Amino acid sequence: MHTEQTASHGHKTAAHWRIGIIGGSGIYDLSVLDEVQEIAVQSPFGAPSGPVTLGKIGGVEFVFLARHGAGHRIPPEGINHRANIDVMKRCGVTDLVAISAIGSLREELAPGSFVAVDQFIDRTHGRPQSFFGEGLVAHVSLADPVCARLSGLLGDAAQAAGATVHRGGCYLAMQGPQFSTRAESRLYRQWGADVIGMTALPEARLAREAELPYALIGMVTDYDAWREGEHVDVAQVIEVMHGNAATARAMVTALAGLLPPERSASPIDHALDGAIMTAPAQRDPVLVARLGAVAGRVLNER
Ligand SMILES: CSC[C@H]1O[C@H](OP(=O)(O)O)[C@H](O)[C@@H]1O
Ligand SMILES: Nc1ncnc2[nH]cnc12
Repeated sequence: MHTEQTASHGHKTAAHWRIGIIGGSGIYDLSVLDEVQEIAVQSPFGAPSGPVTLGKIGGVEFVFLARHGAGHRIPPEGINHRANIDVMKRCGVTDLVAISAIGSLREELAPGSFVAVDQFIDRTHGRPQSFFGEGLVAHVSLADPVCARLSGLLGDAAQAAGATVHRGGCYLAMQGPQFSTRAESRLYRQWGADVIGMTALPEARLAREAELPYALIGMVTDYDAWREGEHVDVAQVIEVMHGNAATARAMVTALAGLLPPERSASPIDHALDGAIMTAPAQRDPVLVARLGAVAGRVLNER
């Protein structure tokens, strides 16, 4: 079923989970969902990557979106992360799981293994980084960009699905779409990055602004370019990706079973408390209206 919907708010009220899943390369649907409904949700930030799929696993509600669109039509620099995150909020998502293909910058992070990423270095450019801007200025903390609770559960779920899971790791977000030069790849290792990809930023930044606890599980597909005589090869990436896709879906099923029956509040649910600098009288009403789903909790309070 495919319907048009202009969903409204997305403020968290009840103590139940509604898990958003952003699927990356190789994860274009979530066949493990029951009671599936596909809806096109409009966003004031433009077109999201595609319609979202609503569904359930064992009573837990999920909202799925393919980051690169159906058939992988959107390149990393073309993804409208603001619209994607805004749409997740409009669908009432409480917590956001991102799944990505990643290159490894460490010998011990072998292709086929999963990494529960907990830090980021940003080398992207020209991508809208914030929902806020002139007329409504806000600064949220990004010191710990990943929700430890959600990441821990996701790591447990990946392990239950049979994956080799590495807990913690720094993701270098490169611009792409070309893969790194050897010099870049070796530099990123010196910087302390563990894995590399092209999409998790600004996604993680925007999730924080939208008060969505965010966790990223990366599926290692290759060793990037730092090893002498080796380079990234899309054919290899696709082959490993296909091997990982079933495990990723099983991870989502396992996650549904591991979530505590009641969702207790997360500090990230209040990430915008005290973050807005612009005096109420100076706020741009157009921007305030656009931010209804993302920041309505703090913008509408008296
Ligand atoms: C297919 S390799 C490059 C491509 O895969 C990753 O995408 P995603 O994070 O959405 O899984 C990487 O960031 C690149 O966009
Ligand atoms: N080596 C790599 N660099 C950037 N993105 C990737 N996605 C998968 N492998 C990658």
